Amino acid sequence: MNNITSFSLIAPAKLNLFLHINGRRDDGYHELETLFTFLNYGDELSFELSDLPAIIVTGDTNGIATTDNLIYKAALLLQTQCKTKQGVKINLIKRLPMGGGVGGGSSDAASTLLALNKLWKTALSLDELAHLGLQLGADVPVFIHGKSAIAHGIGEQLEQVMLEQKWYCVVFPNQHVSTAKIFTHPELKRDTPKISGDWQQHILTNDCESLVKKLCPEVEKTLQWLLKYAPSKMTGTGSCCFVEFATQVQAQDVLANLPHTWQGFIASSVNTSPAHTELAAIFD
Ligand SMILES: C[C@](O)(CO)[C@H](O)COP(=O)(O)OP(=O)(O)OC[C@H]1O[C@@H](n2ccc(N)nc2=O)[C@H](O)[C@@H]1O
Ligand SMILES: Nc1ncnc2c1ncn2[C@@H]1O[C@H](COP(=O)(O)OP(=O)(O)OP(=O)(O)O)[C@@H](O)[C@H]1O
Repeated sequence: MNNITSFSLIAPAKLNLFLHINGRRDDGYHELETLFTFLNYGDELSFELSDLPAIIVTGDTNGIATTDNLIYKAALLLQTQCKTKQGVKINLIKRLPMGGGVGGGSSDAASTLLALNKLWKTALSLDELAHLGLQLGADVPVFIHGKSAIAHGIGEQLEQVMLEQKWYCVVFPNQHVSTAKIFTHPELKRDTPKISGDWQQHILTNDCESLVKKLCPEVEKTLQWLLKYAPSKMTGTGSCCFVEFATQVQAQDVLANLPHTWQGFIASSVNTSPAHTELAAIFD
């Protein structure tokens, strides 16, 4: 039995390498097919066990009220579900742009659930944690399972895939896109047929891209600028855009030339979420 009472854990970024919208359900959520990969870059969360029941979140909370923070919500959900009497102090170092389509909030929530399940010894399975996490966001389950995957349903039905490792330059055009605004917009493309057969034989796009480009010209400019280097794509509902390379040097070259009005980072993709790799190194 471990007696670890404090540790740090990454909350990695995800990219949607494609995102097809197949329809809209009666509850407003959309049926999707999307390919998730994880990046070895993200927020950093540190956890300190407390014998008092309070959940305290500090650090780069960027004006989000504690009770609205997905980190706090995730901790409270697990504490309530498992009736644990212990609490925790959580500090956040935020690196992922908010409303950027790289899943920062969902990843923070998932890393919190994974970490506290160890710290509080609540011993839920990954399926149980993913089920809990789905209440916090459609993207939380993929971060809990931590394997690159094609997601179906609203993003929670996961089919694991093995992808070649690539390098990415991800650009945030300093625009925050509201996921809810895109998904409720009348002009969103919602009629892409489901993929039949081998997904690699299909044209793979992001169905949110044309609407986001129209609503947010800076995203269009970013995609155009990146095209000088490689085919460019948007992740999730934006606003981050990315280009893919075989080598770090190529990705670094794009970052070095990035206009000062935008922000960016480079990272390599991984088939297993770095949160899982780090957690295994601490607890196994
Ligand atoms: C677009 C993606 O980023 C792709 O990875 C995700 O599906 C969004 O996941 P998320 O941010 O965790 O989404 P949630 O917090 O659950 O939902 C935000 C809003 O997006 C809409 N939403 C989300 C997922 C989905 N499959 N259909 C939707 O219509 C819902 O109207 C909801 O109000
Ligand atoms: N810890 C958190 N980190 C980021 N956002 C949070 C957090 N807690 C709550 N939020 C809220 O969630 C919203 C979405 O944040 P997030 O950074 O996950 O967007 P995103 O990258 O576009 O997500 P996705 O790709 O899953 O749609 C933010 O605008 C913010 O109001």
